[in-house]
Amino acid sequence: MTSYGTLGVAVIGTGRMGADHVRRINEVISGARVAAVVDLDEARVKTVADGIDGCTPYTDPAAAMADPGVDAVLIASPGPAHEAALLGAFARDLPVLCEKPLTPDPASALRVLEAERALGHRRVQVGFMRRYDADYRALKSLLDRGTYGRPLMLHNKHRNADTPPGFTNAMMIHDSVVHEIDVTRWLLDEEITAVRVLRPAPTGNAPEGLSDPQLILFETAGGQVVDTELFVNCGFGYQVGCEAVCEGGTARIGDDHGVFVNTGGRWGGAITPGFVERFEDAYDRQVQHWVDATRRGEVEGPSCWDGYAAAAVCAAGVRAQETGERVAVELIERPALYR
Ligand SMILES: NC(=O)c1ccc[n+]([C@@H]2O[C@H](COP(=O)([O-])OP(=O)(O)OC[C@H]3O[C@@H](n4cnc5c(N)ncnc54)[C@H](O)[C@@H]3O)[C@@H](O)[C@H]2O)c1
Ligand SMILES: O[C@H]1[C@H](O)[C@@H](O)[C@H](O)[C@@H](O)[C@H]1O
Repeated sequence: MTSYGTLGVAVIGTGRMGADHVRRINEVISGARVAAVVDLDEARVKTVADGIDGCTPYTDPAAAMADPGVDAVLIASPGPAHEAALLGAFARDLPVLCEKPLTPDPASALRVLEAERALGHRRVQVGFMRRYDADYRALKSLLDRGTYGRPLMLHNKHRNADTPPGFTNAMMIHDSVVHEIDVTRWLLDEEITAVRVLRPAPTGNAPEGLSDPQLILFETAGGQVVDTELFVNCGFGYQVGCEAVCEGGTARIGDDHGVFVNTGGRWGGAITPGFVERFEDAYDRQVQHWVDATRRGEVEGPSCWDGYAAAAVCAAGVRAQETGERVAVELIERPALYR
């Protein structure tokens, strides 16, 4: 594989995440520059490109990937557009950082995985950014070292202040729980084998039709049980946490950061408003890690296998939501490229 000097990146999709990644590449991390930006919204993409030296705006991802200044692609369009962008990048053998989800369903994720296998080498890092968060890394290192013995259970919480318009029950799995699916597989180094979903009476703050909160249960191949409280209209801020219960003790991350005060007979601190603030360092480290590995001609981090496995668990999760039953996860055998 090629190694690179300053990496020329095409950012596909310049909405909330894409525009933030453009800023990150230009102002925060080193070793890369934004050579092209792409969005179906012509006015938006021109505004984003304006003021960035040597950055060309495009409305067609294929045209951007053919730009001679482009060495690598960061995909931040909505999930359903990822497959076409990934296959376009593979056609030019370009390295990719793809925002989660790899694709929204197992069939399309498998097509992407097979297309990468046909190249004979990994090209994709999937944007499961919690693997780059300092707290999650500390917890992972405790579990890997066996500091508290064998992990038996994880208790996750995932709370958002509110949901954007059009957020559905299925998106609660695909968009939100997908992060717990990835951290569960990563922290425990086990595949998830079955999913159940319990739906308590919803909060009055949820939009009509949204079953919020939900309690999601995973079983793993190693016999562990993992629960996730997902509450996406909690109203008070952004909270993500995980407690690992092991044979010899427990370890918990995700109690809010920042200044914690005791005053006037009360104690407390601020609650993080959203994922951009909570995971800012993780997004920075994720993109820096991708740029550094790519410049060395390597591909690391969450793979197409991780993206496919997450999509398979999401599909089981949506089915479990609909039926109220325990749904087994179906996976193909793990190909050698991803072992
Ligand atoms: N890792 C995280 O914590 C995190 C957080 C939020 C979103 N995301 C992911 O990032 C991606 C983008 O989410 P967002 O919140 O920025 O969405 P967004 O709606 O704010 O932005 C998406 C942009 O993509 C453009 N677009 C749509 N189809 C396109 C196509 N075919 N080619 C090029 N551009 C296209 C839209 O015009 C829009 O400007 C999604 O995959 C989402 O799941 C990840
Ligand atoms: O797309 C967002 C994003 O992935 C956040 O990290 C998550 O907390 C939200 O629930 C989800 O809607």
